[in-house]
Amino acid sequence: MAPPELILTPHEMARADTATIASGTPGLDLMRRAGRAVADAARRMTAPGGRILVAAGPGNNGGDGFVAATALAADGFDVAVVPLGRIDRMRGDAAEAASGWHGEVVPAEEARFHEADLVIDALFGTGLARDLDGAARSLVEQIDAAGRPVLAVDLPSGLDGETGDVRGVVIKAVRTVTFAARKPCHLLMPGRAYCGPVEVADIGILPETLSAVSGQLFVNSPDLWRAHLPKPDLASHKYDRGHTLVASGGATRTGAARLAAVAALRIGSGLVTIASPPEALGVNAAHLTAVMLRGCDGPEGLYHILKDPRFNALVLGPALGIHANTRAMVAVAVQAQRSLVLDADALTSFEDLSSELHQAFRQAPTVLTPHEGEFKRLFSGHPDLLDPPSKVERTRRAAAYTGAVLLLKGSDTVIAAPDGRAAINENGTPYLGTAGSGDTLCGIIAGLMAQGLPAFEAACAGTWIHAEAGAGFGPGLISEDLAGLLPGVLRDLLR
Ligand SMILES: NC(=O)C1=CN([C@@H]2O[C@H](COP(=O)(O)OP(=O)(O)OC[C@H]3O[C@@H](n4cnc5c(N)ncnc54)[C@H](OP(=O)(O)O)[C@@H]3O)[C@@H](O)[C@H]2O)[C@@H](O)CC1
Ligand SMILES: Nc1ncnc2c1ncn2[C@@H]1O[C@H](COP(=O)(O)OP(=O)(O)O)[C@@H](O)[C@H]1O
Ligand SMILES: [K+]
Repeated sequence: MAPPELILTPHEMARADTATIASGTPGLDLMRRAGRAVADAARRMTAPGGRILVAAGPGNNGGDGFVAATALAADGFDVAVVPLGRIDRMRGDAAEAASGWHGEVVPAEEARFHEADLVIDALFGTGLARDLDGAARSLVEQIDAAGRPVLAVDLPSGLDGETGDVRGVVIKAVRTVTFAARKPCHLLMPGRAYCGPVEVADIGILPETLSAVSGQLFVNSPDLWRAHLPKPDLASHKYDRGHTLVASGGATRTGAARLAAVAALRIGSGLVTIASPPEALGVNAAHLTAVMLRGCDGPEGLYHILKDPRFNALVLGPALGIHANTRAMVAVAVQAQRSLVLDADALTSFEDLSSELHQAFRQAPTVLTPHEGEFKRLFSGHPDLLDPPSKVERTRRAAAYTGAVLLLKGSDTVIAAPDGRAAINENGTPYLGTAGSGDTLCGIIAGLMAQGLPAFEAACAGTWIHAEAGAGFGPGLISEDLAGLLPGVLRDLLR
């Protein structure tokens, strides 16, 4: 099994770089490998002899560009370098790389990017320190306006490597070659949308060096959690596979709970029961077959049901209503120390009361699944949780604050555990943005926890499986389809 793919921040990457140099690999060697990897990609993107313009910045990203330019010119391409600033002011390895370039140099104001077959963007990489303005901004705008294919070196210039935010302006690339590991900006929005496919080139930084500097941020893929996936053995029976309880809303708000319940059953929870308010029993009963049904009158009803220890995982929130009763049900669930997924109304009911959630979930595995709007409402009084520009950092802080696994939904869902582990999901599809999709996600995660997955692994696996199901279906997806798509995804995973 492959190890989980690490994502390194620019700061961590710089430490890996320094450690590699300290253990005997000259920085210039790293730069040469980086530049050659860029040249290899450029060669695949350009017809022989094609015109390639390399926009080279003042730092090491520019140095990579000079190495690539030199390699491509030697291969017979028609290459020119467009420097940002004076080449004779470059320093260190970048200056060394630039000194190897004896070809055409074109000042920015004379560069005809629209005539290029390929533009290589080697302006700024992980060292971008502030918003682009002045000559840097003009050059980025000039390249973008030309509309020619751009190959980005490390990352599209103008992206903040850590947050994926745009620092003033950014170049839109059709492909990106990065080095040693992907950076957060390659997966987080909006950055991801500017990168095109991202290729990771091995430039000789050892995996153990990457692990040593890693802040435990991963790409969410099966490599991260496949080993935890349950597989029933010959002797197992349904109670070995857990019993998930899903709380339903009132008579006109029951669909969300059923979406979650059916998903929990499909993902493998041995039994699933809907806890329904008395007035909604009829409508729930009319729609349920394999999912069981119990009357449950608010917090007291929940307390009585949870006296049965076999209910080992619980979903609270979808369509439950935003009020004190919902908060009381959360309190009952926390007290009962069951695996818990809280979404939607169970989160919004704590608007302005989030200090009640401080360390509230330390005792039992809990996953909170807000989208950005719910996250902002939930933590409105906590600038320390809301202000960090990095989605990864915000999610991590909220996880540490609540003691729960935090799953911050979106096209770039981030999952973080209170211990700092975090993952970014990338296999989703915009078609998942459909009513009830989040309810289904809750059911999948609870169903995995019912089968014994730890909260972080359940949240990561649930997110990936939910996204894989949606992406495999594509246009026309509605939430009712998702549960039925789970067996196919599971079959592939368990093969
Ligand atoms: N890590 C590795 O393992 C390896 C990394 N490699 C490569 O190194 C790259 C990182 O290089 P880097 O650190 O020199 O930073 P880089 O992105 O070139 O930018 C710094 C320059 O830009 C300037 N500058 C910054 N912001 C600006 C602004 N808004 N507007 C204008 N100027 C601005 C800044 O100037 P200053 O802030 O000092 O005034 C400085 O001159 C990395 O992305 C990868 O491509 C490979 O060679 C192989 C191994
Ligand atoms: N553009 C997108 N790309 C990938 N996933 C998406 C996108 N938009 C929404 N999703 C996913 O769809 C789900 C929507 O959940 P949510 O907003 O809670 O929906 P609902 O409240 O209708 O159930 C989340 O898992 C989210 O990550
Ligand atoms: K770049």
